[in-house]
Amino acid sequence: MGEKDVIRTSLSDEYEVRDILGRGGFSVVRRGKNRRTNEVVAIKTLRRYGPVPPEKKENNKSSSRVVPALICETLLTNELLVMRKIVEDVSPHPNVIHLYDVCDDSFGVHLILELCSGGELFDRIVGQARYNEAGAAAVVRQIAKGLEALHGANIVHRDLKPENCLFLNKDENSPLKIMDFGLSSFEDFANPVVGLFGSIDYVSPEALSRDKITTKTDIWSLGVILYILLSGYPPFFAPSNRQKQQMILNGQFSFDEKTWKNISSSAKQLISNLLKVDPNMRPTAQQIVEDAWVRGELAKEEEMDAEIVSRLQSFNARRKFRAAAMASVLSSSFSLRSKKLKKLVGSSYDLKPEELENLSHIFKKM
Ligand SMILES: Nc1ncnc2c1ncn2[C@@H]1O[C@H](COP(=O)(O)OP(=O)(O)OP(=O)(O)O)[C@@H](O)[C@H]1O
Repeated sequence: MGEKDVIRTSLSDEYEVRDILGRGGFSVVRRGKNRRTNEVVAIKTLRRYGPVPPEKKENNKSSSRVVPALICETLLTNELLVMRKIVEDVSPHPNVIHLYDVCDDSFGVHLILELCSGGELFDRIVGQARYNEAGAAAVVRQIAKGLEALHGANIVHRDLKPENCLFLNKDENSPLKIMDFGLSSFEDFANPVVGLFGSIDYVSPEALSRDKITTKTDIWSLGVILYILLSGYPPFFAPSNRQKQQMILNGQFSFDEKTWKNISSSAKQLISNLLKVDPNMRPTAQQIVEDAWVRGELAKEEEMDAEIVSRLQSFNARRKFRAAAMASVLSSSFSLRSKKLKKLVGSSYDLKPEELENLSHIFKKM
């Protein structure tokens, strides 16, 4: 198909569906192959939950499950709309995931995407034999280039985090791709849920205070990613999410002497600019691409302290555990009825004892 077209067609007619590559809260991603061209692809299936079908209800009278149709439909429609805009106004771009095709059936919508086989951003970095500032700068440059193209099309990603950046292939110079546009303009969904599971690390002050979201929201998230890349821990760190939120709202972070003494001052200056509480004070993606440190001119070539890399490893392991837990919780329809789930995602919400028990059960299973 032409690169600018999005054709609706039947999945199994066109594609051979293979192994599972990963799971998101509302999606499963599988490897696939185009039957005509033999091209390997990633097939991201977004479930279209509806009310439980009548025949299922009859077979299982005790079931109290009501599937959150509204939320799934909204996320699905949102991701489709954003992907369509990307196809029209951004693709092809080396740093933004490319959508080839869309298939639609009663189960859901299948996005046929470029296959990224190079792994997640932090996975690759912690697995590298050599890691230095220049490597971190190259990562920031790629993300900023992707953001520049997206922001040029007025798309705000809104959920930029390391797990949404995948390398296209295993080559040392592989392009890094920004992906997962499920929350891109779905303002009220993201914060309460990520807050519940302690993963508000990348959320900007304006997203927390529900102010206007602009392209500068992604710039804040990039600032957080860069801080972690150079230190191995997040800039806003506190025992509770409430305290963390307060630190984010105040832009309260520091470069502690022990970790940051060997990091170049231009890198620290860039982070301070990206993490300005006032979005207007943050640079644009284009300005970041042009920054001398990001271009590699001021980035140090010396090996990063081993301690930073080992902290990044543990941070990455904890992050993966949280993400898996969240995907598991969101993708199972155990006892969160749709009304509760709507509350959960629409406002701050404390889990009830039985819900905590369910969560604990899932964690134990994992
Ligand atoms: N194009 C792709 N190529 C290879 N693997 C992919 C691709 N897209 C997604 N994946 C894998 O599938 C996993 C799930 O991706 P997906 O975008 O559905 O969800 P997520 O971002 O992890 O979670 P959520 O959508 O709930 O935020 C990813 O973590 C990644 O490992």
